[in-house]
Formats: sequence, C-alpha cells, structure tokens
Amino acid sequence: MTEIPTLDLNDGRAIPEIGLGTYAMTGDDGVEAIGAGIESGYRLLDTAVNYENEREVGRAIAESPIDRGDLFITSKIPGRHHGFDEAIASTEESLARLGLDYLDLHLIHWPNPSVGKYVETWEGLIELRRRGLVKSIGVSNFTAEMLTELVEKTGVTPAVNQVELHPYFPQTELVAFHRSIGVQTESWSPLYRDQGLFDEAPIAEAAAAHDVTPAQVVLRWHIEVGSIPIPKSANPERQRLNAAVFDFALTPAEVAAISGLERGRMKDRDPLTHEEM
Ligand SMILES: NC(=O)C1=CN([C@@H]2O[C@H](COP(=O)(O)OP(=O)(O)OC[C@H]3O[C@@H](n4cnc5c(N)ncnc54)[C@H](OP(=O)(O)O)[C@@H]3O)[C@@H](O)[C@H]2O)C=CC1
Ligand SMILES: O=C(O)C(=O)[C@@H](O)[C@H](O)C(=O)CO
Repeated sequence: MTEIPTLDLNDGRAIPEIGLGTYAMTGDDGVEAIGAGIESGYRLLDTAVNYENEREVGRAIAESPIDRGDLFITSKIPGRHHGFDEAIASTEESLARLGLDYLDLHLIHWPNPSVGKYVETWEGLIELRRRGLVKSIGVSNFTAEMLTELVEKTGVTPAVNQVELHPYFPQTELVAFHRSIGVQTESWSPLYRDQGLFDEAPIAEAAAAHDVTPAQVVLRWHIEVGSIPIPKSANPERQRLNAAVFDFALTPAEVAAISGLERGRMKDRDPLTHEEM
C-alpha cells in the first residue's frame, strides 16, 4: 500500500498529494470501488452534491477500517445552492448524506458568474469553517480574477482551487498565480479521462524509461508541476498503480516535453461561460 505524502494548506492543515476522484461511482459497485481505493492507500476522496454519490462515499467510509480522522473528505456546493444561507443548508445536507460531522475541504463547484452569488457563497463557507462543519474551504473552476475578488471582498484566501488540468491544458499561468497567493492547485480530469493521452510520445517514452505505466507518468507530471491530481478509477489494480508515483521522478526535460503537449481544454468548459447548476 502506498503511503501518500501531504502538502501544507494556507490554513495550517495538510492535504494528501494525490486523491481519488469519485465522479460516476454510484450504487453498491461505487461503494466497493471507493472502499478499494481507501484500501489502496487513498485518504483524499473527492465527491460533490452533483455526483449524487455522497451516500456511497459515506458508506465506504463507515465500512472502512481506517479512522475517519485519517481521511480527507472533499465535497462541493452546486450552482443551485449558491447564496449564504443556501451554502449552509447545502453543506448540512451533504454532511447528513455522508454521515459525517465535518468535511475536510468544501468547494464552490463552479463560479456560475451569471448567477452573481459566488462571493455570498464564499461568505457562507467562511461561516461554515467558523462553526467547525468544514475544516478547510476552497473553490473550483475559479479564474485568477475571481480569486482576487474573493480575497479583496472577504480577506480570506481559498485553500484550494480545483481546476481542469492535464498535459493538454497545463494552466501554467494559473498555477503560478495560485503559488503567488498561497492557493494549492488540484487537477480534475488529470488523466484526460483516458482519451488518447497515454499514446503521446513523451508520455510513452518516459513510461518506458522509468518502467512505469503511462498513467503513472502523467500523475507524476502533476506532482512535478505542483498540482494535486485526483484520478478516478473504479479498478483496484489501476487505483493502486495510480497512487504509486512517489518512488520515481521525471527529469526536467521529461516534464517540459509533457507540458509541451498543450493544446487546450477537453471540452468547452471555460468557467467564464460554462455554468453548472
Ligand atoms: N471540479 C470539477 O468541476 C470537476 C471535478 N472532477 C473530479 O476529478 C475527478 C477525476 O476526473 P475524471 O473526469 O473522473 O477523469 P480522470 O482523468 O480521472 O479519468 C478517469 C477515467 O480514466 C480511467 N482510468 C483511470 N486510471 C487509469 C489507468 N491507470 N489506465 C487507464 N485508464 C484509467 C478511468 O476508468 P476506470 O475507472 O475503469 O479505471 C476513467 O474512465 C472526478 O472523478 C471528480 O472527482 C472531474 C471533473 C470536473
Ligand atoms: O465532474 C464534475 O465535477 C463536473 O463538474 C462535471 O459535471 C463535469 O463538468 C462533466 O463531466 C460534465 O459533463
């Protein structure tokens, strides 16, 4: 089982350097797959109200021999729950579904700029942290300008911004901005959902050179560029291998060649225009 290192957050807490995405892991199979992930060594589990699997995540936690205090559970507030009171109610409902009395990290899932309520939602998260229902607070799919607005209007910097990030869309400028203001970056769809990325020459060549899988090369690239990947796999063997990326390192030339695959987003999910409720 892989021992996963941690990174420091700007609020004094620590976050595992890799986590398990749980999008589309539902039902009994979902519970089993999430449980297998915990057994493989994952401590960070990434869910969301909109994944409709917080109950499954809660069941996997309850059935696991690992202490709840050793896990790092993240969920996300959906667009239809934006607003101060709505954020609080949404979080209480998430906790009830998860069967937990606190979340380790809670995020605003999408900024939904046309709704115009992400600052109020952020104030709701600040209040939730004050009440102890959420230990760390962050956002997802926020631009540098939106992050700056939150900090200017509330004085509280998000601990994390979870964004689309993979070798085709390395978001180099945003990652540098995060670093400059003390925000940890998390990468969603870190494996590009296994849609051809693994066949790219710089990835295949690094996999052969280090005797690891192409997915391990991609996940190690995330570590090297300073982002926390949350790969989703329901397959226990792939879960195990995906987490085993802490006993080799890519060379700077390999990292640069993989970053050179940049070509853009997977789909048109620009947070300035793409909204999810
Ligand atoms: N904040 C946001 O807006 C978003 C957040 N997310 C979060 O990020 C997580 C990860 O992103 P996701 O979109 O799921 O995509 P990923 O890039 O994690 O890819 C998941 C896909 O890759 C496959 N896969 C996993 N490991 C391997 C491997 N070693 N070899 C080959 N195929 C593999 C999985 O299949 P299999 O299960 O069969 O192994 C699955 O089909 C989500 O689950 C969710 O938690 C995702 C999108 C948006
Ligand atoms: O998985 C997530 O967190 C999402 O936000 C998804 O809805 C994602 O945007 C997607 O896959 C939509 O097709």
